[in-house]
Amino acid sequence: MPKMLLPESGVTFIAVTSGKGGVGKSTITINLAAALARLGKRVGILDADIYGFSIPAMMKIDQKPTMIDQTAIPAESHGVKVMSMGFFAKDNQPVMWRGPMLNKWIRNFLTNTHWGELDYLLLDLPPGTRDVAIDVAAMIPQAQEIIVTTPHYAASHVASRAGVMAQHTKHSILGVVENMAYFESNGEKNYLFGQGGAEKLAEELHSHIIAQVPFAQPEENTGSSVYDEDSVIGEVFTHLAEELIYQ
Ligand SMILES: Nc1ncnc2c1ncn2[C@@H]1O[C@H](COP(=O)(O)OP(=O)(O)OP(=O)(O)O)[C@@H](O)[C@H]1O
Repeated sequence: MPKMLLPESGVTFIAVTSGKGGVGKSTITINLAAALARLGKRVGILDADIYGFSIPAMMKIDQKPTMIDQTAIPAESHGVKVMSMGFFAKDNQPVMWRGPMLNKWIRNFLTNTHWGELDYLLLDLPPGTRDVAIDVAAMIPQAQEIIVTTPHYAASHVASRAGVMAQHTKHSILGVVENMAYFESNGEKNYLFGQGGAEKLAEELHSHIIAQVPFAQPEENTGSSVYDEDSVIGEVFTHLAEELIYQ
């Protein structure tokens, strides 16, 4: 078993998942990771969205992990160590492998990466309840899950399947993050995707909403999806990180 999975490693595993693609799962993962790092925690991200890896591009990571023998030294951005299939796929080619091969890669990422001492490892899972999610559930039963949805009823309805899956695999659910909750303009909140879907989802899962993230453009034109610490979204994630640390 990878050493970091032993209880004495002290690593808290948080799997970020969603029912549907495109609801902001990766955005939530990287901004929560950056906020935890700003608060002094040692944080890693395992981009386990093997089919749709996007973390390196979203964090503007250009360098690849350094390999020393069979061990990878993860890339680093915003104080967060990152491993992703994106570093190893040629020319952004889609990853076509299935089943046992994927399992092997995830295990490799956990075992053969020099993560150093970590307080948190965030896992960006593929949307839905496919094989990777099942593998991760089996491999890391102590992982807690954050379920990301938009307020739209259809998104939260699909997300409930991911949530039920978490319950089924005995992963505990930390809570629901409602992304793209509203768009604020001139002090007025506009609910572009409606309201209530995330509450309904939280209720169904006997959980609660742990953050509501509005629509916002990243501050500068850097192409990075990590929001500034003092932006509205940056503050939402600082609060969430504090809650997770001091809960
Ligand atoms: N709160 C937000 N405000 C503005 N744009 C957002 C917000 N959240 C996410 N986005 C944008 O929406 C798009 C989808 O987000 P993201 O890639 O995080 O979703 P995802 O659920 O991880 O998608 P996938 O399943 O394809 O990996 C991205 O372009 C991202 O920058």
